Parts: sequence; structure tokens; C-alpha cells
Amino acid sequence: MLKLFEREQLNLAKLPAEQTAIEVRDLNLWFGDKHVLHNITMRIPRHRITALIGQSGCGKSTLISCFNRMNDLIDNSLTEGEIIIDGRNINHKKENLSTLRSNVGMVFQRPNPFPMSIYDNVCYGLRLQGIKQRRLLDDAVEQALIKAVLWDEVKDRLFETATTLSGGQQQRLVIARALALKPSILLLDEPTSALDPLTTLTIEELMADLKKHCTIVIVTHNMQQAARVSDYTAFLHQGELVEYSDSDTLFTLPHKKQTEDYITGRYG
Ligand SMILES: Nc1ncnc2c1ncn2[C@@H]1O[C@H](COP(=O)(O)OP(=O)(O)OP(=O)(O)O)[C@@H](O)[C@H]1O
Repeated sequence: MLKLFEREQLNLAKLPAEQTAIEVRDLNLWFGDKHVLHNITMRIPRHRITALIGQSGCGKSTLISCFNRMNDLIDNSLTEGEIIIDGRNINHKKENLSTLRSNVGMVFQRPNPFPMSIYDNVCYGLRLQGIKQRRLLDDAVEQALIKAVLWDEVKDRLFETATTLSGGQQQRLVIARALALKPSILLLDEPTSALDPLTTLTIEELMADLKKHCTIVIVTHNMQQAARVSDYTAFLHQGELVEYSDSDTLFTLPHKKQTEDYITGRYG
């Protein structure tokens, strides 16, 4: 029922600025001579989950990494076009990248806790921001772990090393580490592909809950997962945005043949 309501309300092409978390305008990206993203234009709605799907190598990870300028870390990358977040073009050369990356958190395929305690992992970014008061850090750690649905499992072992946690707990810890910075956008690049099915379900339930706090963009190879968790889905093929709509439509009544071929497993 809620999805029908959303579909009626949110016209992705004409999404008003106040409902848009990320507006991508004519985005092109090259790695050396290789033109990887072609004229991507899209609006990603606020407080929703948007999935990026497509064949291996089509540019999903590259696109999601544009949203917090992670591709800047790759020597030969060149980006053209605009990405508007909070009214600013984050591709501007004067963008403050550490502020951007606090506001647009990122979680990768393999959980990557730092080799330190659970507590220190969660408040790592806050300490980098200069926050030292124990009471503030304690509160932030507790709130972030509650949001990541990990608090009950770790509240009695906050000072144990994070690497003693299970894979699913580590992934929720990494999500808590991003949440501690109160991001408005959370990027998840195949966050469950290294996890077993039950743990995957825990993370999917968590995503649905996190929409209350932030906008989520997820890259996934798993179409069942995209259909289950995402409100909107973008299908990419060879660096082009082929189709982008609410997930119910994309997975049941795709408009483009290429999309239909992909979701029915005819290629990829
Ligand atoms: N650092 C790099 N240097 C050169 N080419 C790269 C680099 N990173 C990615 N590419 C190329 O860019 C294209 C898009 O890669 P990307 O990782 O974004 O695809 P993807 O859709 O996320 O793939 P997968 O599903 O396999 O993770 C691929 O052809 C890839 O080989």
C-alpha cells in the first residue's frame, strides 16, 4: 500500500528539490581512456532505498563511488558533470571531502572494522572531528549501535576488539561507524555479498529501518534483494542508465527490452 502511494507521489524525473537527496546531471567518468559512465542523469529520492543493478562491469560501483568522490582516490579518473547534494555541486574542486564523506557514508562488500575495540571503531570519525568529551562519545556510540541493531549484542563487550565479532556483526558495526557521523546518505556497495542468507536478512531488515534516518543507495548483484529492499531501482548497462523507476514497475513491467532481458536472466 505504501509503495503504491510512493509511486503516485514520486515522479523521479520531476522530483522536487526538497524530496531529492542526490541529483546527478550529465555525469561522465573516464578511467584513463576508458569511458565508464555515460551521461548519467537521475534524481535519487530522500529517505528511500535506491538500488543500482546491472551486469558485472557496467559501472555500478563507479557510480555509487561518485556520490562521495571516492573515485578521486584513483589516479587516472576524470569526472565531468554535476552531482547536487544539499544544494551544492559536490564535484566542485573546492568541495571539502572529509565533510562530504562524513555526510555521505560508505559501506563496502567485506566488513572492514579497524583493528581496535568496538567502542573505538564507532567513535573513530567523531574523534577525528575533534570530539573528546567522554559523555558525548558514550552517547554517540550507544545511539549508533542502537540504530545499527547491534547494541544488545555488544553492550557488555564494547572494549573487546572488533575482529572478535561475527561477519554480520562486523558489517553492522561498520554501518554503526558510518551512522555515528549522522550521515544524510548511506552508500552500500554489495553489503551482503560476503554474508550468509540469515545474516543477509538481518542487514536487509536494518536497511528498511535506516530509511527513517537517511537516504540509502545500494549496489547489489542480487535481484531478489533489490526487489525486496529497494523502493526504486536503476538498471545500468555498459555505463548507461537504461531504466530507472520504482522497483515494483522495474521488476514486473519494465519498459525497456534490455531491462527485461536482464531481470529475466537472458544475459548477465
Ligand atoms: N581503477 C580502475 N582503473 C581502470 N578501470 C577501472 C577501474 N575501476 C573500475 N574500472 C573499470 O570500470 C568499469 C566499471 O567498473 P565497476 O567496478 O564500476 O563495475 P560494476 O558494475 O560495479 O562491476 P561488478 O558488479 O563486477 O562489481 C569496468 O570496466 C572496470 O573494469
